[in-house]
Amino acid sequence: MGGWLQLENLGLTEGGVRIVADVTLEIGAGRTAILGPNGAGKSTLLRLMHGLLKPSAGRVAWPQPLSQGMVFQRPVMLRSSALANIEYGLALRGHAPDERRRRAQAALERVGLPELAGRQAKRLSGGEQQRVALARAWALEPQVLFLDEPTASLDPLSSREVERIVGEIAAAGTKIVMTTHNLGQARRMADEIVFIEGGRLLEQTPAAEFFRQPRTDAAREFIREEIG
Ligand SMILES: Nc1ncnc2c1ncn2[C@@H]1O[C@H](COP(=O)(O)OP(=O)(O)OP(=O)(O)O)[C@@H](O)[C@H]1O
Repeated sequence: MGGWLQLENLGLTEGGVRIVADVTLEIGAGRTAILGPNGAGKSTLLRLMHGLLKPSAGRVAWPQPLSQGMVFQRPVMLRSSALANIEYGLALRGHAPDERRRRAQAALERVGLPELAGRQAKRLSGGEQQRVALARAWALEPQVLFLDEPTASLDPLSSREVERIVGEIAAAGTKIVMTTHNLGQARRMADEIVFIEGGRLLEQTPAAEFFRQPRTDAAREFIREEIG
C-alpha cells in the first residue's frame, strides 16, 4: 500500500446503528472528494480519518505522521476579531507575536479579506466566516486539510470563492480530503471520488472516469438524480 492514509476494515457503530461499515481504502496523491447522498456517512468517515472519532472496528493508519487541519461546514469563531481568530491557532503552536501577526495577515490576504482583520468574527457573514476559517487553517500550513461540506450553507458566489481558495491551498502543496453531496463541486474540485452510501464504500474512482462511467449502479443512479 502506498497511500499517505490507509483505512482498513474501518467501521463505526453507535447505539446499534452501523454508520460506517467495513471501509478499506487508501488515499494517495491529489484531491479526494467523499461523495454520497445525505446520511451516507460522509462526515462520519471524514471524522474517523481525522481522528476526531474513534472507530469501533478496523483502523486508520498514517504511514508517516502528517500535520492536519480541519474545516467544518459551520465554522466556530471565537469572540474576537477575524485576525485574532487566526492568530490564536498560531499562538497555540508557539509562534511569537510578530510572527503570528504577519502570518495571520498574510492568510487573510490570501482569502481576499484583509480589510476585515479588525472586525468581530462572529458578526461576519457565513461566507466571510468560512473564508476566515480557511485562512485560520491555512495559516498553520497543514500537510493535510480535511473539509466537511465547506460550502453547504453558502450561496453560489461564496461557494465558488471557497472552492477557489481550497484550490489555492491544494496548489500550495496541501493534501485535500473533502466531503460533498454536490456533484458539480466534486467535478470542479476533485481528482478522485470516494463514493459511499449507507456507510459503505461503493467505489473509489478517478474523478474524470467517475463522471464519465461510474463503476456501480448506485453511483450511476446518484449522478442521474443529481443532474435531473
Ligand atoms: N453519534 C451518532 N449516533 C447515531 N447515529 C448517528 C450518529 N452520528 C451520525 N449518525 C447517523 O449516521 C448517518 C450518517 O451521518 P453523517 O453525518 O456521517 O452522514 P453524511 O453523509 O455526512 O450526511 P449529510 O450529507 O446529510 O451531512 C446518519 O443517518 C446519521 O443520522
